[in-house]
Amino acid sequence: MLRIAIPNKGSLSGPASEMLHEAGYQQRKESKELRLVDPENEVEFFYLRPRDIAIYVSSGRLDIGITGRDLLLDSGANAEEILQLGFARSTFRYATKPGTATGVKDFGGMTVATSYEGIVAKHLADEGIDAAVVHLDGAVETAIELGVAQVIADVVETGTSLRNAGLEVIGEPIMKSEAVVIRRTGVSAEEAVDPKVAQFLRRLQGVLVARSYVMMDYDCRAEHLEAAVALTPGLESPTISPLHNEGWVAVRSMVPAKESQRVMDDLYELGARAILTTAIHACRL
Ligand SMILES: Nc1ncnc2c1ncn2[C@@H]1O[C@H](COP(=O)(O)OP(=O)(O)OP(=O)(O)O)[C@@H](O)[C@H]1O
Ligand SMILES: O=P(O)(O)OC[C@H]1O[C@H](OP(=O)(O)OP(=O)(O)O)[C@H](O)[C@@H]1O
Ligand SMILES: [Mg+2]
Repeated sequence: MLRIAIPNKGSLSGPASEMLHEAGYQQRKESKELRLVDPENEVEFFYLRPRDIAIYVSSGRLDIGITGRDLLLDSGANAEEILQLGFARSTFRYATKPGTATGVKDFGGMTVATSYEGIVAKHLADEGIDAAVVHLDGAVETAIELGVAQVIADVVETGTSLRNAGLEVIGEPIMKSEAVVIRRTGVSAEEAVDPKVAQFLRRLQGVLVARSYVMMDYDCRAEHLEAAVALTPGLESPTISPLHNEGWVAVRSMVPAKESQRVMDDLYELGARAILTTAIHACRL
């Protein structure tokens, strides 16, 4: 049975369970449940603190886990990303009160407050900056106002929390993060191709594709087919079927969801008609 670590709380928890549910796995009904066996799919889920997941996975007790790239790096655990999941996207950045510093180089002698000491200590060392780091559990934006630090380093998504605290970002993002599937580093060649893990990843990839593509169907005149297919090349190649009306064909192709309205406009301009899009619920590429 595959043993998988899943975030039990925070920004990663809901979207991770939703994605697993879409991939056909059972998920817990109550937020207090810490373990769930899904016998049909031969997996056991362990609901753990997001920050601890890389540590469990690196220990080898659990096969794989879902966590944030920033949490993985911060932990320093011997685990690596094997799939990017596209949710909980964020950047990790320094911020100060306006006028405190023009760049990271000015942080020497200052104190940086963060929940991600591992990432920050390494980044400051790499930049050759001698600054103190103080660990806080959360709500780090308030640390400057309350005099605990002159600089913070924290997760930034929309920037609202920084704005509300009257802070401005300094320098380039230290890193970009998103939810990822992780596995212990240094697995044997046999473990690396574990079919149970491969099947799990394929299912999640299926969800990612189903979320980002739509199925598009349309009719077009045979003489416009090449131009139409150039607009909708699909993943492999579109399906073309003859229509009862001579000189017309029906085309079926997968199209990136974000582009679907523009593609429909372009197809219409080309003379295509009966252009339909439908959602994809699941897929295996
Ligand atoms: N506002 C946000 N937008 C996107 N991702 C976020 C946001 N806040 C945290 N994350 C991501 O969530 C992960 C941290 O999860 P964690 O549960 O430790 O903290 P949290 O989501 O802030 O929850 P809490 O602070 O309530 O414990 C990291 O990968 C981080 O990048
Ligand atoms: O740029 P934004 O869209 O404002 O998002 C970033 C904020 O979200 C997270 O905070 P959370 O609400 O999890 O509280 P925490 O600081 O206690 O972790 C993170 O720590 C930032 O504070
Ligand atoms: Mg938080």
